[in-house]
Amino acid sequence: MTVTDSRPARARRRGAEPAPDAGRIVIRDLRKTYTRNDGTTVPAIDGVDLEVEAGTFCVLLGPSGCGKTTLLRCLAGLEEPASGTIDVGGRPFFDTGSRVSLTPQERRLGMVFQSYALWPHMSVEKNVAFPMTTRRARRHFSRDEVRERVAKALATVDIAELAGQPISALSGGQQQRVALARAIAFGSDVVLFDEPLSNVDAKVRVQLRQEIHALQRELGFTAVYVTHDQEEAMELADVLVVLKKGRIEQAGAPRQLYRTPVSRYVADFVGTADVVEATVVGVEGPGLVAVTSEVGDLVVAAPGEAPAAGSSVGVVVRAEDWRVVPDGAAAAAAGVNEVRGTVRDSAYLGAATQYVVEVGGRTLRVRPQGSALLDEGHALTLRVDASDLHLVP
Ligand SMILES: Nc1ncnc2c1ncn2[C@@H]1O[C@H](COP(=O)(O)OP(=O)(O)OP(=O)(O)O)[C@@H](O)[C@H]1O
Repeated sequence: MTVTDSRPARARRRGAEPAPDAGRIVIRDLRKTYTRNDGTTVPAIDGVDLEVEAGTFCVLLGPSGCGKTTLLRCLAGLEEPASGTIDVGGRPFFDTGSRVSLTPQERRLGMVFQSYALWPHMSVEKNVAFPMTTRRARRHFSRDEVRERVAKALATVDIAELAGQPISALSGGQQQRVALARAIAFGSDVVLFDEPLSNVDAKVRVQLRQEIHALQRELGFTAVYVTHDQEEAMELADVLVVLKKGRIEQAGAPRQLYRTPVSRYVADFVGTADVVEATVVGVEGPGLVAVTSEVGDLVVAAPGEAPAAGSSVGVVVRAEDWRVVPDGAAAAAAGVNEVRGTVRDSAYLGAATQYVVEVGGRTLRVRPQGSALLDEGHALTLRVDASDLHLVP
């Protein structure tokens, strides 16, 4: 995949370098309410503040109905927010204060949506060329340039041989490649993706998402990508934004959300975690607190201010952080952060086996790396490091 300068010829002739923050997105206090048929209102976006640096891959993640698509559509100009501001690369796209609201065409964003939004009876080539042939765009792109850009974009996404085919003759995966080619041919600084891979089969999905990632890295556009698939989100995101009921619950690097979720909601949504109910006993040492919990006494890392003794907390523990203590090494009395349990179920996941272990009347998911297979009914001791445990309110 080699793509050189994707800016319109006019910009290149001017010798203008793309502004370093051309794809920077700033959203302030954005709100959007829908009114249902029965007159009730839904605050689909309820005060969102978000800054996405240029060239970043930003993923919006959350369960159905949390507002991901609405946020993306507001960015695209397909929905009119009730209030707030959207600014991209220093250009105001939307501002209730100064009554700015650019049309989708004026925003010049690339869009790759779930329903491919391609013209079914037009050829692949014509579909990819389409955004460059509108009345407004014709001022920027000569006919030769459009031809050159279409050919280059089709080659980039490996479907050059399909250029003359009608869309209706293509598979779902191929159609999504056309949508991708159309978005990059235009040379947008920002490309929006709305669950682009949910209609393609699992194998093609994995391959296409790797290609989207590589393409984004190579071309350097800012990507805003909506999904409810957490694996997809973790793989793609530089910045992961978890939404809940129209608000941002937490935003940050995937590792930050995985290791230090701010709530049970985020812990649940990012990775496989159990949240164990506990009560704080007191400070155990620098950055450590002792708790009594459903599964026994634990010492937990608490890098910030320690919660007060007696307060109820949740202890987040990841399936892969448990280690099985070899039988001979398990002392009669359990050591620090050791719990006794019984294997109730197992599932072979390929790279690891995940067990369901009953401990103190509840179950925990345990995915020890590279350990021997454990039979159902097997009694065992599990250990976890305090630094791998995390408290949530
Ligand atoms: N046109 C509409 N009219 C009324 N309510 C709507 C409309 N579009 C969305 N909503 C409501 O707004 C909320 C947010 O919807 P949105 O489609 O943004 O969620 P989402 O996170 O993208 O969900 P999904 O993953 O299912 O697509 C939901 O409660 C939804 O029912």
